[in-house]
Amino acid sequence: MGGRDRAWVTEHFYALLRHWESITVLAPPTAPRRLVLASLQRVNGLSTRELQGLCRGDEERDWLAALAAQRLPDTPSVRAHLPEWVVSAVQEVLPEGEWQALGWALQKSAPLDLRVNLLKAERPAVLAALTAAGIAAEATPLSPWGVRVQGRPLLNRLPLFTEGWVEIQDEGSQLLAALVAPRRRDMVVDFCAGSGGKALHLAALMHNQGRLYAFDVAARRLEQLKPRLKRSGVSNLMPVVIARETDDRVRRLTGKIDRVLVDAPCSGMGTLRRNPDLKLRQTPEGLPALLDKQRHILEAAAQLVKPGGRLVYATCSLLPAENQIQAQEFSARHPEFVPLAASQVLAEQGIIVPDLEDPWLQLWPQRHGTDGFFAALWQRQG
Ligand SMILES: C[S@@+](CC[C@H](N)C(=O)[O-])C[C@H]1O[C@@H](n2cnc3c(N)ncnc32)[C@H](O)[C@@H]1O
Repeated sequence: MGGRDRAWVTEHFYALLRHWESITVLAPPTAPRRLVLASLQRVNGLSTRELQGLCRGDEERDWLAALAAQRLPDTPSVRAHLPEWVVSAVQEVLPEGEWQALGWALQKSAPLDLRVNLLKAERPAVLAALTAAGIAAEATPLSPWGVRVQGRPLLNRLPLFTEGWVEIQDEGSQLLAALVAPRRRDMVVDFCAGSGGKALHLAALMHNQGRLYAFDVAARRLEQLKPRLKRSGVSNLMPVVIARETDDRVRRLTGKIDRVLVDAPCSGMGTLRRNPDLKLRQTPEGLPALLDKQRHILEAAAQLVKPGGRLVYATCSLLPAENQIQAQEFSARHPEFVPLAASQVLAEQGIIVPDLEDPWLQLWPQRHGTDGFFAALWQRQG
């Protein structure tokens, strides 16, 4: 297949995943041909006549013809295009009925957001360079470092990108570094740095001074950080592969760190706009093991924070078990960590996020137009 055909298949396959809860009412998951036919008819609006040629045999043709008239059950899961267990979980934290707007917002594809790398450029210069390249873009409404690009232009050959003026990063994710708010000479740990999206941002906010350790158990992910590091001009960041959260390389820093970010491994339910397959990969049965892992990582990371220092726990999940409950349980175990109000920390930097419920930062696609994110922050007392 050529690029255009591949793009067509990807788009339609994603559409099927996004509407999985309704399409699997019409065709069983064990019948992939029928799933695709049902999706092309119900989601993409192809007529029965257009699809007849794709049918194999009379039985399939008859089934498809009958499908057009079949009504879907009016369940929350079908209405929101979310698994039943996810709808139940978000209902615990959303006002009456908002789960449906959430489901619809998660159906849309995410906008293409860039973060301006302040080590190399300012936002007006980036906007001007994009305009000069014929690409429509505007400043993001919440993040002071964000640029929202219209459409899906190929950016990775533009000097703007190769010279490290920008990184691709969702606006919501950009706000997490503002919660960490590292100062120039701080010692900072990004405990779950992955390929470094947030670590690069922290380094820029530190003006390349102080020291930033980027930990992760996945060497492959930290490896992906290297070309980004090179482009960005960041020189205060040290990637460190750790074997586990209690690794000696972690323990050596006990009580020495000013700012610790835990961008925890999570269900990723806030990123369904980009990864609709997560609806199928994540199950309620898999959740307890994930919660355990988050708890252990948070405990180990908290040990590093020095008195007066700050701890930030973040996920890209929407499930209260991974978010509010995890944070409340940590506060109960650790009275020496005092919760800080995210809205206040953001306001001090001129960032106003509407509809926050203190003390958390909870970003919702239907309210904020970002991926779903959660963050809690604490200051360690002496
Ligand atoms: C949500 S991702 C981090 C994304 C990254 N911060 C970014 O902005 O691109 C979570 C990361 O946690 C890492 N991880 C999983 N278990 C870990 C552990 N025990 N200690 C440290 N990192 C861990 C995973 O490898 C993964 O890269």
